[in-house]
Amino acid sequence: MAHAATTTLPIIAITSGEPAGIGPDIILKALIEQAFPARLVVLADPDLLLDRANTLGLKVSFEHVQSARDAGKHQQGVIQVSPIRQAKKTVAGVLDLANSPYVLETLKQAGEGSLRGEFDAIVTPPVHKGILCDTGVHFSGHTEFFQAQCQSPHVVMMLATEAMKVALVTTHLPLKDVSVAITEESISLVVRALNKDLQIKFGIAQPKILVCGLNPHAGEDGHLGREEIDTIIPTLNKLRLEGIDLIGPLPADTLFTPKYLDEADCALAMYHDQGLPVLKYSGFGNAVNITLGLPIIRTSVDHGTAIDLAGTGKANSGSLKVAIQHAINMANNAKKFSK
Ligand SMILES: NC(=O)C1=CN([C@@H]2O[C@H](COP(=O)(O)OP(=O)(O)OC[C@H]3O[C@@H](n4cnc5c(N)ncnc54)[C@H](O)[C@@H]3O)[C@@H](O)[C@H]2O)C=CC1
Ligand SMILES: NCC(=O)COP(=O)(O)O
Repeated sequence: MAHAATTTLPIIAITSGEPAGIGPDIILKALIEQAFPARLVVLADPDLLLDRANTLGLKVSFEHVQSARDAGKHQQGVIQVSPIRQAKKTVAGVLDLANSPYVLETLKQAGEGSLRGEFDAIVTPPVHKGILCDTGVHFSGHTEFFQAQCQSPHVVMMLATEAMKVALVTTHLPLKDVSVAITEESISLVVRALNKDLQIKFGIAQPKILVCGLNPHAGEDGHLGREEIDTIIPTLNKLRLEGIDLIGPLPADTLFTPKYLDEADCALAMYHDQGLPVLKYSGFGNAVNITLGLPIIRTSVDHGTAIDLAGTGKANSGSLKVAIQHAINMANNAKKFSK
């Protein structure tokens, strides 16, 4: 049972991620290496964590929590686990379709617990989207999973480092489908949600948002594509009338330079691989992925499952630490806001 003095600390659910990947490794490392001012509950198979700790030679102890409210303040090296069982014992580095339902169950329980108010935030280590899809479910990302679970009309994927924030108009979409997904409606929903959450969750009174064009040179006056002229520019002009501070559309290759970035709070890219490579080049391993527009708080790491590193001890837990700390900060801010 949590001590009375700790009950004001936020309760953060941490899912295990893909069990054959580095999720278990980075959870163990992060929770040994850093003391977090929160009650942390890991939704995972305790045997998976114990096996991985043994493989990595890490000293750690486990406490089972039946209810999130029973969790105490995190202590380094003590992992509080809400048990969810895998179908099969995991071999580090070897994906197994049989455990995909386990992965989905950890996400389902984390989301449901958050919607019920049992968790103040969710932090998700990486899942392997391919192995989840191989079970026949359509899984394109946590972002879309929690959007569906929360029945949120629109969400925004934003990755952030100390130096830069990059949000996306479209998320996990094949490149051939991006152009038709860039509409007045999609841009407007994303820009409004982004502007609002930069104000509420990040305390930026009047966010300044840089917007990328879709085409090379932002379309070169229509000679290299018309999406800017037909859709992006008129939509941004309407959004400006709502008082939102937007710059652009700018050619993406020059937008990501200090001249522009230094003057703005966030860059908005039209698609995944337009914005995220820049962000990852600037801070891979220390960035956080935040889903905006949900009624719950969800943060994640900036990397994938790194199957090649599972169980080797080489996985860096930096991004998970940043993701946990962001979740704690956002949960504390949300509590202040709701008073
Ligand atoms: N939040 C999530 O659930 C995410 C999941 N993924 C999934 O991860 C899987 C693998 O994706 P990849 O494109 O191969 O990216 P990846 O990030 O797993 O690996 C790219 C490279 O970075 C290295 N790396 C990744 N994380 C590291 C860490 N913490 N410490 C040290 N080195 C690290 C890997 O060893 C590899 O060389 C895919 O199925 C993808 O969908 C990818 C990104 C985010
Ligand atoms: N590249 C970031 C990414 O794919 C994260 O996706 P999600 O699982 O957080 O939706």
